[in-house]
Amino acid sequence: MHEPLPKPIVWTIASSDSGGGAGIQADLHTFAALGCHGCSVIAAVTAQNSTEVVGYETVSPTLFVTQLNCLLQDMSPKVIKIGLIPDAGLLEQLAIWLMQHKAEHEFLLIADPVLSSSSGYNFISQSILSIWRQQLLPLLDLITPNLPELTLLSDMPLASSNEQANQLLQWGVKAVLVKGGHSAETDTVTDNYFSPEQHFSLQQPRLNTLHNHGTGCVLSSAIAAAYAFGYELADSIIVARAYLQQALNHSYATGKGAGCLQHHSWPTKRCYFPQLKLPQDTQYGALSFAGISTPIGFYPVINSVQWLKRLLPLEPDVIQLRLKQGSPDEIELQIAEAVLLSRDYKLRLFINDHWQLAIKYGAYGVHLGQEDLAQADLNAIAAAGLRLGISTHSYKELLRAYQLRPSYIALGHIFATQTKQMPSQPQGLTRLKYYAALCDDIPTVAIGGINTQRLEAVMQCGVSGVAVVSAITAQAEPEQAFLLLKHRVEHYYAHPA
Ligand SMILES: Cc1ncc(COP(=O)(O)OP(=O)(O)O)c(N)n1
Ligand SMILES: Cc1nc(C(=O)O)sc1CCOP(=O)(O)O
Repeated sequence: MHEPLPKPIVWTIASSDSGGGAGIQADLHTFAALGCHGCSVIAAVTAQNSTEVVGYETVSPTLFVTQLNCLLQDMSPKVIKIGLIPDAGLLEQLAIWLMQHKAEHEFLLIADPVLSSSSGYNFISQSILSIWRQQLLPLLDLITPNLPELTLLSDMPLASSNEQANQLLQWGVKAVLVKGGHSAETDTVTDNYFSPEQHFSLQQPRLNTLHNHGTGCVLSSAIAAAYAFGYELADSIIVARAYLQQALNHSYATGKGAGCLQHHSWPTKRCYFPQLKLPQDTQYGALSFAGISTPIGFYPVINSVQWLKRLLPLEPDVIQLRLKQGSPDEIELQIAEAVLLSRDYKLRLFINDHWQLAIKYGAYGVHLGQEDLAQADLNAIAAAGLRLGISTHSYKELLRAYQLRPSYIALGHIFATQTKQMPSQPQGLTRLKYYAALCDDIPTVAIGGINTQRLEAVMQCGVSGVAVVSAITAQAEPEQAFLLLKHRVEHYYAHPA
């Protein structure tokens, strides 16, 4: 018997919902559904059903801190989610406890500031609000208020939600996700993320269901769970938004009032994922890039025309020329020559980065990274009939690329690579599978650390192409390596496992 993989530990510090749809119960459901081990620190027990909160009682301060200390001794969390703490004394005690332990234990701290129930029960007082503002916000990595909670917390009733979120940032929270469920938008819901480094919005169709009890709890818990698996915060929010949409789509009645969400597992269907809106992408209208004639399959990436000349006799079908050295004149000469050669050999040649030269000489396509997208004229590439490939390394980059409808999307880096210094972590095969599933109508190419041993496992993740550099160019016998890889890829796609 093999040891099961350890589950990341996530805590919820919140209150019990006797109706089972929100609070601690919803948090633990969410952690479990997403593959984490959930621990709970209960602040209060509420008596509620699907129509009303009838009352609540808080636990004693001693029992509250005993829960925290006992868990910390043995089950240190990767992430803590804070929910309803309807008592100023407990909230202050929590702030002090977090201040004492956060630095040493390095957990991420997310709070869903439940200030009233969706059925209208009020849990706040002026002292609770002051503790949130002065003691908790400076400790938090993320807060996820809805619009009424944001107005209350910011104490700026007449300001815009952007200004209100900025006020929270000034009080010390590292990031704010403003949930748009209470906005006047009728067909969509838009959540807005603010941090000093970035702003983005996530938009989804509004699901008009009465059975939406516990949505805030589920969203923040899902963010915590995804983060515990090593996703960046922006990606954790995207996964959580998809998890929530999936759960809302299958929500069900429990009593006479608002019913509960149906917890599923990790979201993989594109229909549950939000539209990503980035300030820098607003200039693009509907883009339409030429498609890839036959699946990409085996995709060598090389760094000179010399390599191209060496590989051409082996009849490559697709190649990328990725020139990183040389003066502008040298680069132009190489691209001009490479495009001419590609025509002679009926090779589909992609040019990395140098999109103007790719257009000028009529290459088959262009490959761009995320940073290149800001400088490139995507309309010109599309108008010239060139194919476009875009690099991605996360859910956020993937959503961005997907919305531009390129000819293919590259998913990297899958394994550690010596070829390029990467700012991101290797994505691994599980993520590759998730990402490939989201791109069911755009071809995908995996890249990064792929070699003959890893090839089959990569293709099994559902990509339609495999890009390699060192598996050819760093081999003692590059031609043999090329032929073996090409044969294996062609064989796999002809007879998929
Ligand atoms: C197929 C494929 N995928 C990813 C990359 C990386 O492109 P980019 O992000 O533009 O980085 P550089 O190649 O410029 O370092 C690629 N070239 N090809
Ligand atoms: C050029 C490049 N781009 C990557 C990305 O993830 O965007 S990984 C990578 C290098 C791939 O080289 P090798 O096959 O030798 O690991």
